[in-house]
Amino acid sequence: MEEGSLILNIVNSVPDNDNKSLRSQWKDAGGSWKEKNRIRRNLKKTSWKANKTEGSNNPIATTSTVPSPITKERSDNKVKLLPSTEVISSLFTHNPEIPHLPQSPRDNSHLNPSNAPSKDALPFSSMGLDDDLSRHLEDELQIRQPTNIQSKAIPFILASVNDHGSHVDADVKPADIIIQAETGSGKTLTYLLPIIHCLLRSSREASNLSRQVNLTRSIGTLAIILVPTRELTKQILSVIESLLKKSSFKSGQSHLLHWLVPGTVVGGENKNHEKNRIRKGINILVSTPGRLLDHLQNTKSFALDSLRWLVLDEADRLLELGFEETLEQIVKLLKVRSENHNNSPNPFAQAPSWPTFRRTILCSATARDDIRQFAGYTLVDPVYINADDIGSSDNVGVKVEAVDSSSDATKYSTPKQLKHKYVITPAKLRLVTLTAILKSTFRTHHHGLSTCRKVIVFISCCDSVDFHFDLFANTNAANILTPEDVEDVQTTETTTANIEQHTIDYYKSVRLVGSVIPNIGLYRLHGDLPQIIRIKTLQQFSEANSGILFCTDVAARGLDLPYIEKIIQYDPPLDLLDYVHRVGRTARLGKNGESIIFLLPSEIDYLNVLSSIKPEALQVESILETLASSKHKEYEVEATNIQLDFERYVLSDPKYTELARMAFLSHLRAYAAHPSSEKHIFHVKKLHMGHMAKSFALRDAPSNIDVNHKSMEHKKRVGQKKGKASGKRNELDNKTAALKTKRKYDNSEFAVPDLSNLSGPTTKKKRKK
Ligand SMILES: Nc1ncnc2c1ncn2[C@@H]1O[C@H](COP(=O)(O)OP(=O)(O)OP(=O)(O)O)[C@@H](O)[C@H]1O
Repeated sequence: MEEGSLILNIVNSVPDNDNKSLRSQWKDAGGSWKEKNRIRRNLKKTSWKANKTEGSNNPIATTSTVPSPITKERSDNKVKLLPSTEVISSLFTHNPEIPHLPQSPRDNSHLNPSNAPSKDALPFSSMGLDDDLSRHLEDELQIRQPTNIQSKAIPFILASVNDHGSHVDADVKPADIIIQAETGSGKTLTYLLPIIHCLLRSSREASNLSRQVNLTRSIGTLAIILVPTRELTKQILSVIESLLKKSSFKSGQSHLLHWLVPGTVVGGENKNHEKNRIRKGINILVSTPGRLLDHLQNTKSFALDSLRWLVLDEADRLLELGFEETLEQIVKLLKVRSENHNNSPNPFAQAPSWPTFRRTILCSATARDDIRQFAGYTLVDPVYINADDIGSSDNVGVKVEAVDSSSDATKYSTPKQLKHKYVITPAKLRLVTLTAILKSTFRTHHHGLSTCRKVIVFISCCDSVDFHFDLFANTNAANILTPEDVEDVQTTETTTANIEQHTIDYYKSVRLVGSVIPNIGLYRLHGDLPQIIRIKTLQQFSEANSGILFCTDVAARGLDLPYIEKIIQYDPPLDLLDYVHRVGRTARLGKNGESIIFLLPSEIDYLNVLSSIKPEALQVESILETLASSKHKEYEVEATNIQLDFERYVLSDPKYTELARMAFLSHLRAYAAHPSSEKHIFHVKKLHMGHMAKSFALRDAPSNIDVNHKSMEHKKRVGQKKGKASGKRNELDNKTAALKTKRKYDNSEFAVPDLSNLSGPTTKKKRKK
């Protein structure tokens, strides 16, 4: 018997009739892996008996014996050899028990979508919006009925801007506004429509008052919209551009808007080009905080004396550690800069609709407790508006507290029609369970039985996103990065010289198609990719009919991508707020959607954290059963084959092994970054390293995984060469930065503790000590 073949240690290995009762016992054994394994051991004994007596009739010998490039290399001590020529792959053995959990799904079947446009609401034209603007919304953009938050907030904001509003109590003069409403409920239009309305009205009034009035972009910046990610700046810019399209505006009136220039300034772009554009005038500016602060400090020609709007979209994210200080500085500098530049004539000075002071709007689907604190030092007489309540009072604290934003129901509210599910998966089965979900999702789609088109898989760190993207694209496939898959990338800040070719190609690929999930485009997005790739990825994924996006939390906030039917949280989020935003990429504007979160058996207490969400349990076996291609095949065979294919791919080239190892290590570092309040659930010491390695298609126990410092150094260098702004992965290795801050600007990668903390109790090194 040769060393180069594998045999599967699975129930299927037993002749059908002999083991019917044992097999059904195995299936009925509920969630207990211990119980299943006891039955499996009995089955195995019978199997060996059967093997002896029936010889080659054993189905294993025909169905599961596969040549393995692994075993030759690994046959010394890594692969357990049977008395026969074959090797056991232990995917289904020694898994921890899954506790039986009572089902408490929230029944949302009777609930109407909570973020859909409301048929009963007054149309936009009755809200006091400019006629041209409401006509443009209806005729050009097909936006007819407002959502709840739009119905409540738009009239309120309009009324607070101009004197003739009837929606505000005469005694109340609200200035700043906090808007909270579910994901996908149209918050962007909620703040943009009043701004555009105001500019349109003021332009009209100014030109009616004086025919000589000269409206040009050089008036400077009138509105600033701050967002946490680069992707969001582009998305919001395109909404502004669609609102400013002149086709629906009355003939002869288009000049009222044509002078308005919207634009973005974001990290990763050329600063000098931005300076030039700012000097010429960007009237509605969308920006990330770091780059805005930079221009406020260093761009002298930044004209801000006519600034009337400051919007903080995804405000609670902007207030997180790392952004908060920048925001404080921005607010201070805006005050100073607008006072210093008040000598240029304002053509709107006489227009009744022109606001007399600057207004700040905070906007988010979730409300952090420290919004109140921020409101205290930044906002003036703020009013809190959510889709259910409108509150107002003179005292900042009282006003926000009056709406009870601290209750879980308010803080973590998600669209009512969204179905939340979870699956408790032993570490060894994570990868095949993910594969099974993806396969079944797109299989039904191809038979026309499902409307499911796109899936987003959230993963905790860049390296792991890269690894999974590569793994699903190339396992079992011959299409390892052909030139056609590679975008022609030329950016000023991405120096690719001297970098190994594979790494270059690797960073350039936008969409790949593999054979694991056949015919479905695979995409990835994280903060460490060159900016051009990030933009192209979103563009292509947005336009595609189907696809899978592997991403970090850089895609969790605000992105409005069409036809996302399923969100998979392969790694749990660091914060429940992130959970809300991740799942919010589906079930938008009244559409249906589903989310599945993966948990390890050791993480079961996380269900307490999710108590206000009440997710429904999925059984891992039920998911894996979808892998069985026919009634006669057991899913364990299929699952094991898939796992072996992944493992073979990873071992087929040191580059891929290295990718898997990097992913594994970064995953552990990200895992270690869970907050202390969740350490009893997510602690690296609770992880079984060998099992975890399996979920990265690695056969080595972690003690055998050499932390290859050379290769990490190489990665660091690559990051540095990729440009100062985008090479944020380096920060993950910076211990000081890691301990100081959880996240960085424009990058939702987690800066996590240093590797020395990571050896789990199961590693051999640790045991020796
Ligand atoms: N009244 C409406 N009718 C139809 N479509 C609308 C309406 N309002 C907004 N939309 C569309 O709904 C989508 C979601 O809007 P938007 O991105 O503003 O949601 P959001 O509340 O900001 O979500 P998130 O909290 O995730 O950022 C967008 O495509 C937008 O064009």
